[in-house]
Amino acid sequence: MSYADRVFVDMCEEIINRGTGSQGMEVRPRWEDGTPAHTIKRFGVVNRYDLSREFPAITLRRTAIKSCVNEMLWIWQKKSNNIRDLKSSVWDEWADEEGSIGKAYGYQIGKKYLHHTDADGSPVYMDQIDAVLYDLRHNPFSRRIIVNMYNFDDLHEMHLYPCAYSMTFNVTKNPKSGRMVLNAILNQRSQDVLAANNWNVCQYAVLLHMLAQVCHMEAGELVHVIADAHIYDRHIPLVQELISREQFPAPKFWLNPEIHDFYQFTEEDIRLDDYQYGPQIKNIPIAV
Ligand SMILES: Nc1nc(=O)c2c([nH]1)NC[C@@H]1CN(c3ccc(C(=O)N[C@@H](CCC(=O)O)C(=O)O)cc3)CN21
Ligand SMILES: O=c1ccn([C@H]2C[C@H](O)[C@@H](COP(=O)(O)O)O2)c(=O)[nH]1
Repeated sequence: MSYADRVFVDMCEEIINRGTGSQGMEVRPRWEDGTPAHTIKRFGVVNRYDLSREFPAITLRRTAIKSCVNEMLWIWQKKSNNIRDLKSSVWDEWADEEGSIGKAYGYQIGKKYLHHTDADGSPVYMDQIDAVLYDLRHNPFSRRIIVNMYNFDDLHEMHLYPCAYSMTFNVTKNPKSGRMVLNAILNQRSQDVLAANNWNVCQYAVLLHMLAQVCHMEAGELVHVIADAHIYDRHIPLVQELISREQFPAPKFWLNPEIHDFYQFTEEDIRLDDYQYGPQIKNIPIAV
């Protein structure tokens, strides 16, 4: 059975059985009909996935792997904040007439900063992902390999504050093979468990696999730290039915081994083989 299913079911049971509700409190998100979208939540959920063992896709229902990888590459590789560069329509509600979601996600990844000064004294400017690639190759045992999209200076110009907002990369050495292992912590301040938990987990698992491959490392652990892990009121019956379903073994993960440049990956370079899953829940309502 897929390990990710077990983690997902345990987390949902924990939220439903031991979580606290927002009823009676002022909340920001709304359902399409204007009613407040209340939640039940657990604070401080930590889930660990060992990518060297299996790919963390749930099998209870299908995670739209190509769409979620396309969104991840939109942020991390295209560094775009415009939905015209995105294939799915998941961000449509948060975009303006020009298609922009404001200074969020991709905009922050693409912003350059002074990374270091060359031997001849000239300044080297890089954006956050190029700095990760540089540090993983030049100084893999650094404890300073971090990407952070939660930029306070620009928050007021983001249409939605970043939810999955930082990645901390950390390299260990595999004592058996002697190879370098790339691990990461994904920090998330807010998680819509039904709509986006496995969507986010699969995105960042793929990102870790891609970075490991182009830096000649093995993919290790992805640790997902979620501050506010919530289930929206209208999702509760859907989640209850979902977690009662049959579980299947995890799919096999394939990443095109020919790609050695992070900027060359597309969603066609990843595949989940033998992915067995339960029926899709159609038209999950999304709180805006
Ligand atoms: N309330 C809320 N939940 C979210 O998950 C969320 C937001 N808002 N705002 C911004 C983004 C948009 N995200 C989304 C929005 C919709 C889906 C969604 O509808 N997923 C479908 C599959 C979509 C597809 O096949 O492309 C699903 O069945 O999970 C996923 C992520 C994640 N984020
Ligand atoms: O990648 C994402 C993006 C968004 N979400 C969810 C988490 C919340 O339900 C909403 C954002 O509302 P806030 O009031 O700003 O927390 O979007 C997600 O789970 N994953």
